[in-house]
Amino acid sequence: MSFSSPAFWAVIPAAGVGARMAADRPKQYLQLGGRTILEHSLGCFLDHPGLKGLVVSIASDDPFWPFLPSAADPRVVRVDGGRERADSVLNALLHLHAHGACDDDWVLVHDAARPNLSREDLDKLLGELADDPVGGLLAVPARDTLKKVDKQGRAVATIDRSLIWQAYTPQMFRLGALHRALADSLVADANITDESSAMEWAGLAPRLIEGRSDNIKVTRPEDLEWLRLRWVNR
Ligand SMILES: Nc1ccn([C@@H]2O[C@H](COP(=O)(O)OP(=O)(O)OP(=O)(O)O)[C@@H](O)[C@H]2O)c(=O)n1
Ligand SMILES: C[C@](O)(CO)[C@H](O)COP(=O)(O)O
Repeated sequence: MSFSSPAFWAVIPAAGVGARMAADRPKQYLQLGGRTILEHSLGCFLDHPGLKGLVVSIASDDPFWPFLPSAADPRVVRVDGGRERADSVLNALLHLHAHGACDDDWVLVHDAARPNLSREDLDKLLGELADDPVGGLLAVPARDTLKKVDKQGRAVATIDRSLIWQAYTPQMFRLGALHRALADSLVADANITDESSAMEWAGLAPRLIEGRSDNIKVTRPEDLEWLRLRWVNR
């Protein structure tokens, strides 16, 4: 199958503290196969010929970023992160708008903590959404039986999983529409955990593109243990 691939900007929110990982540094700076998680997450974009530029949101007091090889890449710009992930993404979009990017440009937002994005999935997302009026995201259908529980943690129902998917990144939208949706939904104090939820809040219906389930977000220590085992066996 061949896809036409549009040019795009990449935004990498990397200003989280990794509280659930509970490591000695933010999880994006932990090692995986001789490089930091963040370098892996940036790499898939920096290797792509369609990349116009990459904005990475970094906490203002972050001492690690300047020592990463990608910090010296002329295509990479650092902006300050914000309080929540959505604020960090918004800062990056503000930068793009202020530096000549157009409303119609595609922006791909990808978690710093997702180091296992494949080129195949990136091209699939770009190709399948190139002509989409809204945009969309990589996602995977729910694999296991899903339970609704009561406050005591006891199962009270089994949920129909046929319409349940897990949202992954990258998430791909037009710069102008995403900027408006994120800014307005934050002002309205909506619960925005990804770019798609901001677009949904704005009344739009992003398309889900099925990706590989191993494009996991490193959230807890066992996620990194699992990825390290995979890296050893590559
Ligand atoms: N204020 C924030 C919070 C999160 N992120 C980024 O958003 C991505 C996904 O967030 P998550 O897994 O929740 O990361 P953390 O916030 O670091 O983790 P935790 O919630 O466990 O503290 C990460 O790449 C993280 O660096 C960000 O840029 N700015
Ligand atoms: C954006 C995201 O990775 C989609 O799954 C996720 O929502 C961000 O992390 P969090 O754990 O929800 O804070």
